[in-house]
Amino acid sequence: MKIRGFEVISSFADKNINLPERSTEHSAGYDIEASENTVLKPGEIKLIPTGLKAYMQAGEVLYLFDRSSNPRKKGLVLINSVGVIDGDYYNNPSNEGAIFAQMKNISDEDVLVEKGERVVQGVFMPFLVADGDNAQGERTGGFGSTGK
Ligand SMILES: O=c1ccn([C@H]2C[C@H](O)[C@@H](COP(=O)(O)OP(=O)(O)OP(=O)(O)O)O2)c(=O)[nH]1
Ligand SMILES: [Mg+2]
Repeated sequence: MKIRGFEVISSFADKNINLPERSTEHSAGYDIEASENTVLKPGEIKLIPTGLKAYMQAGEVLYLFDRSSNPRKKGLVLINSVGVIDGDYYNNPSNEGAIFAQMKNISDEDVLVEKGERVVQGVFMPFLVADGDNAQGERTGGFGSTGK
């Protein structure tokens, strides 16, 4: 039975994508790798593909957090602070639920992110809804897809 987890996006099926793992017994975060080489110029913001999608239960969310080593070791930050991966993003009709890490190069040199390099960590969590909430509708994509 599937409860929550990661799968490889179909367009990356033959690209040797590693499913995320926690690096120690009590780590909260699943380390997520870049799925292709990406170069960021100084100051540049890019969506780094992971080749992954994530499924989860209703009432759950996957948060993408930066790795604490990124700013000083790589000159990179997760520029949207925390990525919110909604449960209904999975298998959405526009991009299958492809997860991206939105990174900014804060150094004054080009930064190469290599395929297989761990860029962010994903933490599954439950979330709460407010009284009177009757949200409906289905997600069709990400990155501004709701038009709001
Ligand atoms: O770092 C991120 C943040 C978001 N997403 C995907 C998954 C998420 O479910 C979707 C929408 O994210 P969010 O709601 O944060 O963005 P938005 O600008 O509000 O876009 P939308 O109108 O599509 O909700 O984009 C990522 O892949 N990486
Ligand atoms: Mg949104």
